[in-house]
Amino acid sequence: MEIFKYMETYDYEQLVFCQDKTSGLKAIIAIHDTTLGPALGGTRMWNYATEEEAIEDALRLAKGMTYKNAAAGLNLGGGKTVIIGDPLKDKNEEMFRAFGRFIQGLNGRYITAEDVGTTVEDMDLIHEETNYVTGISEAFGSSGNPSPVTAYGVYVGMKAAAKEAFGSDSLEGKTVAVQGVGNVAYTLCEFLHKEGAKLIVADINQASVDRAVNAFGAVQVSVDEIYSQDADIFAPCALGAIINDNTIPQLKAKVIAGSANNQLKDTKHGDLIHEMGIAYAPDYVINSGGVINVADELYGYNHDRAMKRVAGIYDKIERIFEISKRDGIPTYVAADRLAEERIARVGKSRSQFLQNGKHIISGR
Ligand SMILES: NC(=O)c1ccc[n+]([C@@H]2O[C@H](COP(=O)([O-])OP(=O)(O)OC[C@H]3O[C@@H](n4cnc5c(N)ncnc54)[C@H](O)[C@@H]3O)[C@@H](O)[C@H]2O)c1
Ligand SMILES: CC(C)C[C@H](N)C(=O)O
Repeated sequence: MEIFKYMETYDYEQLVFCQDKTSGLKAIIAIHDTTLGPALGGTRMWNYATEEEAIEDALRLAKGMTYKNAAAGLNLGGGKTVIIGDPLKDKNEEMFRAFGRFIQGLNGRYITAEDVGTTVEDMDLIHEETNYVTGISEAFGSSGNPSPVTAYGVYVGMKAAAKEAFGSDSLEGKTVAVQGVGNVAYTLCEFLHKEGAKLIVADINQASVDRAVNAFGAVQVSVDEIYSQDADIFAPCALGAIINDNTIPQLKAKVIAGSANNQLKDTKHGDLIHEMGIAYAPDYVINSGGVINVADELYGYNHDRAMKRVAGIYDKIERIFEISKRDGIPTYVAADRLAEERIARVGKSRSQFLQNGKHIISGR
């Protein structure tokens, strides 16, 4: 991968490599765009096969956060971190504290939170070294674990997508195939079960599957079989790039609505599912509940205020379907337009000079 060429193509600002021998920390912080404000995005810990794969993931996820934060109406830019390692084996206190010091070194350009493989406890360790972290323990006045709030956002967004596809937003009696039943998807299943939906689940971790089977009477299928299920809705809630050349021909669901980031392997896959008439709720819009919730901490966390905003994901998904139909474009393009237009508008208004902090000539 030619890193600078890639960064230039998608206009990334910064890529930071963090190494700490004592703790084994190998982290990559990607900052995509800070037009709207500091880059906020979670930290993913994953056992990447190669360094290149890790860099690519950090970059793709950071860009996704720029669009997610912009479309959510937040005054935040986009960034993301990946830590290379097995979250079940390789974590230690020093690792997250060392990482916290690297974040502190960025002086507020990047603010972190949870993502796949990291927890509130990890964020608390980062918080020992820096204030530029959200989703820490509620005892600190923080919003805590973002996953249940993300799940609520996905649930209301799924209802809006169901309304588009089936004419009603009721999920009672609908069959939902859920890929990955981790932190977000477990709570999502809880909402769906309560409304009377039937659940089919798959996960590489058998304990996660068992939990959903026992709690919600979900039916287990293998990870390869999840795409081809006779389901009304496919909910990708694991990792990215799962809507691709191999999986699209298997899909029977009329709706795709799930929490995973970067669901489309490529934009052509978004075009393809649009042509097939599948109602796709763009990933970074439907899964923005978590970031909306943690971002509220920047104003002094208020749960009711945050949840009201998260409930607005329903209207946003409806609006995206409206734009998609009006302009004859796939929903992922409609979402990108919303985000890009906001970044352009706010960026332009910011071009009016305003003196902040020290006067420009005060250092003389
Ligand atoms: N946690 C949040 O608040 C939040 C917010 C926005 C987006 N997301 C995104 O939602 C997704 C899930 O996040 P999470 O926090 O629930 O993570 P998680 O690690 O708790 O859950 C992911 C689950 O997917 C499973 N999995 C991994 N590969 C799989 C595969 N090939 N097939 C089936 N299952 C597989 C894992 O075993 C795990 O149970 C991620 O893409 C994440 O980036 C999370
Ligand atoms: C809670 C957020 C800051 C990060 C979350 N993992 C996301 O992708 O949106």
